[in-house]
Formats: sequence, C-alpha cells, structure tokens
Amino acid sequence: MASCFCGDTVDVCKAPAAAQGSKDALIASSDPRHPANLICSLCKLFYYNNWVTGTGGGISIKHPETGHIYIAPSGVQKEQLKPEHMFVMDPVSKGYLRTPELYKPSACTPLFMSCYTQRGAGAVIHTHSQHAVMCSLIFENEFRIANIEQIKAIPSGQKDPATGKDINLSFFDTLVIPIIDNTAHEEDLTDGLQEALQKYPGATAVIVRRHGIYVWGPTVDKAKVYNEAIDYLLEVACKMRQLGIPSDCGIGEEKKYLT
Ligand SMILES: CSCCC(=O)C(=O)COP(=O)(O)O
Ligand SMILES: [Zn+2]
Repeated sequence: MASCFCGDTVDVCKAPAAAQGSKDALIASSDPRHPANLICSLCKLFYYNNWVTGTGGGISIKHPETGHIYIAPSGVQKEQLKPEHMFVMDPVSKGYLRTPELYKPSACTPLFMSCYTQRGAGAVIHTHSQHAVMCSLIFENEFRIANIEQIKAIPSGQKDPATGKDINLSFFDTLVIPIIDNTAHEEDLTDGLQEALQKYPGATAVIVRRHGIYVWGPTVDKAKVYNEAIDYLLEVACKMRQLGIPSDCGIGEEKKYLT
C-alpha cells in the first residue's frame, strides 16, 4: 500500500481530499489536536500569557502516531502562526519533509531536538517568561522551591515500578531546576542544555539565565501542564523573595522572615 506524506497509508490518510498525496497532507487537518493546528493555538495562548511575545519562544510537537516533528519558523510573530508555516522533520533521518518557502526553522530546533533525543520528549516548550528571567537573576545554578501545593504537578523523575507511570513530587519535596547561562545565539545554548540534561536526569525543565525556560514532557498535554505549574512556582518564588522568604524554606519557617 502506498504511503501519503503524512505517514499514513493512502487508504487511511485523514487529510482533506485536496491535500492527500501532497506534502500539505503533513499539515492539512481538521483535527484541532493535529500538531500543525495545536502549535498555532498553543502559541496564541502562550502569547496572551506574555510567554512568546516579540517573536521569542515557541513550541515543537512530535506527532504521537507518525513521530514527525513539527517546528515553527524563526523570527515570526508566534500568535499569528498558521499550519502552512510549519516545518516537518523526519525523526530518524533528521531531514525536513516539509520546508515552507521564505522561512527558516526556529533557532530553538537543536534544543528541541536535544529534548526529543535525550529525554524522549513528546513536545518541548520554550518561553521568555519574565518569572523565569527574574528567578535566573535571583538563583545561581539551581532554582529551588519547596512545600508549595503546585509542586505536585511536576514529575519527580522516578517511575512507579508497578505501572511504569511517572511519580510526581510530593508537597514535602523540593523542586530543583538547573539554570544555564545565556549565549549570543539561541542555537549555541545546545551544549549547555545537553550538559544540564545529563547532570539532572530527573529534570523536566532548564532555565536559561536572562532569557527564559525550556520545558518538555512525554506528551504535549503534560508539557503544557508542567510549563504552567513551573511558571506559577517561579512567580511565587519571586514574590517570596520580595518578602525576604527563601523559596525553599521549611513549613512554618517563613514566620522568622516576616517579622
Ligand atoms: C526576540 S527573540 C530572540 C531569539 C529567541 O530567543 C527565540 O526564542 C526565538 O526563537 P525563533 O523560534 O523565533 O527562532
Ligand atoms: Zn528564546
């Protein structure tokens, strides 16, 4: 059976009739969950959270069925993305199956690829969150926060031996996120990110000093939840710091800082 560009055999290809058998089958879908559509809707959501304004930041998604990697173009207004703007990479050859004219793939591509290759990620989010930037000025090599309920949304790096499912941090745990220094060009962050991935095998995010944060997860839904929970915790840590409370202080210890 012949294959369509979308990765399906032609008999099951779900692309609109006009796109079937063409490279547009890789991005033409009425399914809002299709990576080409989801990158557009999530970038819009991220834009209104101040995470991807001024063209910075973005998201890459691996198609859960075909394994194709979807990447937005570089230097464009991320809230105005359309499915036809998407680059599509073959996960094995790392060659592009689709390269829209007039665009270059996101400068974050080598960083996204590091998370796919070293972490088996299903999606990678990069934001220019002001909370990440502020925490990168406050903390030296690691961001730490403890005993805040929202920590429970973040994976611990451990798996349940019975189910194989990720075990999340508990309320009494400390979330640790490595911080790497920024470089002149986004792609030059790759070595620093890869070192952090090796040194912190349980981490699901890396902060880039004076720049932002990379967050990934096994699925796009999990990556989204981790990014939201981490940004909340980064904001809480900034506010605690303004009051003189260390973000990893023990339960009840805050009282000594508030007098
Ligand atoms: C003002 S954006 C500077 C470059 C950057 O940090 C970034 O995240 C942009 O990524 P792009 O996907 O537009 O190459
Ligand atoms: Zn960036």
